[in-house]
Amino acid sequence: MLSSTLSRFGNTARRQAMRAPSLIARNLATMSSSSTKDPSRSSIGSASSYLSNVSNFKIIESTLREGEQFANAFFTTEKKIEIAKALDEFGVEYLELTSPAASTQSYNDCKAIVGLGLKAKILTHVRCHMDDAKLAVQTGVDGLDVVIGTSSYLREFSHGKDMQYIIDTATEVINYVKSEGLEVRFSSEDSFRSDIVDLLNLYRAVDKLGVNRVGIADTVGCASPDQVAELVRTLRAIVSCDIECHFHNDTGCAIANAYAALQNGATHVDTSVLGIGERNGIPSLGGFIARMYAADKEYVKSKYNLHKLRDIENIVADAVGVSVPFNNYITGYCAFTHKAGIHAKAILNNPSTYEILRPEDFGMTRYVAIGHRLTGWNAVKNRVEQLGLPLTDADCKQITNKIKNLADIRPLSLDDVDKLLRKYGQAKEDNSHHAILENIDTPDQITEW
Ligand SMILES: CC(=O)SCCNC(=O)CCNC(=O)[C@H](O)C(C)(C)COP(=O)(O)OP(=O)(O)OC[C@H]1O[C@@H](n2cnc3c(N)ncnc32)[C@H](O)[C@@H]1OP(=O)(O)O
Ligand SMILES: O=C(O)CCC(=O)C(=O)O
Ligand SMILES: [Zn+2]
Repeated sequence: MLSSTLSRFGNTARRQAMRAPSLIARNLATMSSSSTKDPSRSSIGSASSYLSNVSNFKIIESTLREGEQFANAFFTTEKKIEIAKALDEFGVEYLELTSPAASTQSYNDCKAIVGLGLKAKILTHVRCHMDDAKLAVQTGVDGLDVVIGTSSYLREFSHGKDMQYIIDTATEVINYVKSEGLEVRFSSEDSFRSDIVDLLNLYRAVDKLGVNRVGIADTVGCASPDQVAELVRTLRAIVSCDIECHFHNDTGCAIANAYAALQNGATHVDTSVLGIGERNGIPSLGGFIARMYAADKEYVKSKYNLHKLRDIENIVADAVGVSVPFNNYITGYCAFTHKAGIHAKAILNNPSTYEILRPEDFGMTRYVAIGHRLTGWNAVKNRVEQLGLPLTDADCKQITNKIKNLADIRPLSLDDVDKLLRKYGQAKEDNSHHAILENIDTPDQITEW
């Protein structure tokens, strides 16, 4: 299908794009001969491919642009500055800000954030229009992320312009931004519902103008990782500039799509804290970091101050009036809680058995829950050891059975489990420990001790 599409585009493009799969084939050969000595790494797909940038990417953090499009978002200037500083400390390479054309305050906020002198480059996101571009340049930002819709939906129902108009205006805007010495990215909104020939023609034209990046945007969240892989691989063969990607999460693929894009030659990924954005948002910074850590832990640890993640999420959650989700990547309250007995035993022997992320690397701690009916004697024994009680394995097994019976009524708090263990330990001194277990029928009895 790609081949027939590209034949409409031209011979050079077809030859370039068709070269990409052979590069992948070559890498498959490399992969199969590479060793997978590190047991913490996945045994498939861990070798780097020729096109892959999973160990060489940049984050364009868009909480202060896409995130401001989240239904609940209202950021004061002070809050924007706090978020910008926190993200800068975390180490993101770029901050993307709302267009200064949006409102007077948006314009002033751009200038205020530029004035902070952060390490991260400051971008603002503008329509493909000279008025917006001129206003943006006045704010002193490092670069402009220029966008215009290319799908027939947006050409007909949003801006109403045809492809020739888009190319002409893009040329004017890009030449202007470059003449001001700023970085410029050109992106096609709704790329995955755009005509592939139109799209590639447009990207090739703006690449020739010398843009720093072209952008692919899955504006409605319709793309799957294989579609992303195909488009990015094709684009990689057509343009020489960097490739940024922006994925919405309407159908749950945003992070996987970002990963597929990097594997196939994209260089920059858009994120927002907690994934906030238009509708249900884009890849969350934390989720994207989790994915990339699993792919190349040392690279991610060397670039980003991972211990800052939780603070940043709390700042943003608080600012937009939401809670950090219980199952949030890395910082969700149960992200490092192990419950089932089988898991608990193995985790206590070696955390890598059931953890791909090391909680310590993110300033988080592991927790093994024991006061429930799925517990096992190894987990209980571990707690006994933590409390320094001189109990045997047989004791631990008996207590575990009691905990299970009680937890069939309701789960026990750790406090109650500890009370039970201590009381049993004391009773062992005068050999009355069996009676302790026999005399308890409900968790409430322990709570009342
Ligand atoms: C997919 C995305 O998230 S893209 C980024 C979205 N970001 C924003 O919209 C930023 C916040 N937006 C705003 O503050 C306002 O929409 C503004 C200031 C940009 C424009 O406001 P208004 O002039 O009142 O226009 P309105 O919002 O009703 O419509 C959008 C206008 O931009 C035009 N337009 C839409 N997309 C583009 C584009 N990418 N490039 C150029 N023009 C565009 C539309 O045709 C329409 O023009 P019209 O006034 O001739 O009808
Ligand atoms: O500028 C871009 O690449 C993305 C714009 C956007 O937010 C989107 O298309 O969803
Ligand atoms: Zn978006």
